[in-house]
Amino acid sequence: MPRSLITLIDRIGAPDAEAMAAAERRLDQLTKPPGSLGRLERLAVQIAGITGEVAPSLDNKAIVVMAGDHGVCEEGVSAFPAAVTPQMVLNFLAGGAAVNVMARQAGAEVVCVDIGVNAELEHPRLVSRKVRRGTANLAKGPAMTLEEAEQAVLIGAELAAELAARGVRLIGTGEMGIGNTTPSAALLAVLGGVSPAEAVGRGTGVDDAGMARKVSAIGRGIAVNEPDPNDPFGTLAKLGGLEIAGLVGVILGAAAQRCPVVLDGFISTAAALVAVKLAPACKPYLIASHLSEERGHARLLRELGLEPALQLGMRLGEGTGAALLFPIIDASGRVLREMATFESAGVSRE
Ligand SMILES: Cc1cc2ncn([C@H]3O[C@H](COP(=O)(O)O)[C@@H](O)[C@H]3O)c2cc1C
Ligand SMILES: O=C(O)c1cccnc1
Repeated sequence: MPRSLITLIDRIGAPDAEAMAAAERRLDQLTKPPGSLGRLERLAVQIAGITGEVAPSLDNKAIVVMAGDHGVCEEGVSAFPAAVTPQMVLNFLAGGAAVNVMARQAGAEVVCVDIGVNAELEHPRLVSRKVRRGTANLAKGPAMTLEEAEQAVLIGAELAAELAARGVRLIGTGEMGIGNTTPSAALLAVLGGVSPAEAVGRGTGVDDAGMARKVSAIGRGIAVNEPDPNDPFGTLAKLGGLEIAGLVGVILGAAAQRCPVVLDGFISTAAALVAVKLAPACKPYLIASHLSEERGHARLLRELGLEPALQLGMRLGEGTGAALLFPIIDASGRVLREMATFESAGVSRE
């Protein structure tokens, strides 16, 4: 692993056990049967541990949408043309994509990053951090060089630090990249020890022949690249994507800033698998928003030991599931801050 990543990972601290215990004590004094707010209570305790504050208000929120293209698209692995990636970036910047709608409802900003789109894009709100114009075809050789993968991870980590520096306290992961369910499945196959046939799903809606092309591309990619499951960084470079590497950086960088990270669907969770393999210490900072319909997602979450909060039959990505969980996370903080205690409300416990 590059030295720059070791430095980054070394900055990730352990959750604050005292703040967690204080949040638990407070929850048990509130006017409700103990534990009756279920997952909300566990979220509140987790966020106390992450931030070191018993009931922080996380008003300033962002969804980071990392965008990149994929050489593996030439294998016919997506139901849509690669041209959709830059077109959707413009849609994010115009505020018209699904993630924009959900982020507006949640009071979150959408930060759109060109980390590897195969087009020249310019826009005042676009964060332009292009490492290269799309990855190479992973079925034929490494998707990226080790240097490019390192650069992409560091871009994500720096962005998380920049967001934290301007007061953002909750970060959701999002992505756009036609073809990116294939590298995500490849990462699951190698790092999760799953066969390519079990790791792939329909993505944007490929038919059975498209699924077979995904399995074949991943199989050839593993044969030609010979990724080492014990080398998550090398595997990321060989089989990943620029936006996936960028999200690995966002996750590690947010954890280093004691900022909770809300994961979206299949692609975001594949990035989380790489991040946790690189730095097990980032795991307590992760919140799984939803269970995607994409087939490998349940397997990825199980591998990470994460329980998704929502199950809405969604399979879109972009950060939509993460944005939908934001209001629920807000509710968990409000419970701690605003609910009366048995004592203050004069409600008896026995
Ligand atoms: C219009 C449109 C908007 C999207 N927003 C997210 N994705 C999602 O679909 C892509 C992954 O699926 P596959 O691997 O099958 O290409 C990614 O861009 C993902 O973010 C979209 C896909 C399309 C077509
Ligand atoms: O779960 C996801 O993130 C997903 C699933 C299908 C297509 N794009 C994204």
